[in-house]
Amino acid sequence: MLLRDVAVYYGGFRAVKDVNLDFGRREITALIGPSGCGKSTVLRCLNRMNDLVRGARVAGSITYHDQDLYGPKVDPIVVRRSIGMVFQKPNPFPKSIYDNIAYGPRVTGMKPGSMDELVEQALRGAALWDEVKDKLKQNAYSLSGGQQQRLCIARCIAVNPDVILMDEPCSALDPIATARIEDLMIELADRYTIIIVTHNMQQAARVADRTAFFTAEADATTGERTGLLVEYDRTGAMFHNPRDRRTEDYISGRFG
Ligand SMILES: Nc1ncnc2c1ncn2[C@@H]1O[C@H](COP(=O)(O)OP(=O)(O)OP(=O)(O)O)[C@@H](O)[C@H]1O
Repeated sequence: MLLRDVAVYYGGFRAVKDVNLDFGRREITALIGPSGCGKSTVLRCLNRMNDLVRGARVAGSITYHDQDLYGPKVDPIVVRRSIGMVFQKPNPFPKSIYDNIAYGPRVTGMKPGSMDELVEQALRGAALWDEVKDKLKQNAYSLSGGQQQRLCIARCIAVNPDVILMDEPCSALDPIATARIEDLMIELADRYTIIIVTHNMQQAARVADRTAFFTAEADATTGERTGLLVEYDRTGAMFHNPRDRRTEDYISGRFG
């Protein structure tokens, strides 16, 4: 997925500008930076989730499989199937564990050889099967927060996506549940492209192949704060040898 000179507006307010990124296939990319620099805004553009926000507008180009993601013939519902999203707070449906997974394949008209098998595969893929295999008919709300988040990941992979977007997926979880999700992300990157927004720099350092650092700067005349991409590199290089002073200040804790 390729972003060229992307800017995002909410009405007349430019939330983020100058975003040029080329996400690596089957890699994990972390978007980091201080609060309000536009990380979630950029993430939501990648599967046209911002279409659902009144007044939101994307300028520049986002190309996915050589196609303009915002082209007139592109159906955002189809986009969201191949570019899935996992949110900050686990948001399972108020249904059984089984039905949470089977829902997407059913509504999208997938014809799996066997739904039972598909459900098992998705739950195995999200490292949850062993914990839930004897209670598939139980309500998803009976699971712990970390299990619910893995269920949401299983629900996402059940419709066979290509890319998984994750918006601070561990921020509501304890360190043990966080570690499990991080391990899972690394496993999933064998099959999927993963883009994650995180506030946690250690998390970016642990899981991400590449990291994009954003910041927000105030316009000298209007005072309006707009996010921008400062630096994008392999995570090791970014953390050990940042090219931009603003990145260095942020990762060394001098700012943000
Ligand atoms: N729906 C919206 N309508 C109007 N402005 C918005 C909307 N969503 C975000 N913004 C604004 O866009 C800017 C970027 O917000 P965004 O949530 O993308 O930043 P972020 O880097 O993800 O922040 P955080 O780390 O706090 O989640 C902020 O100024 C925010 O107030």
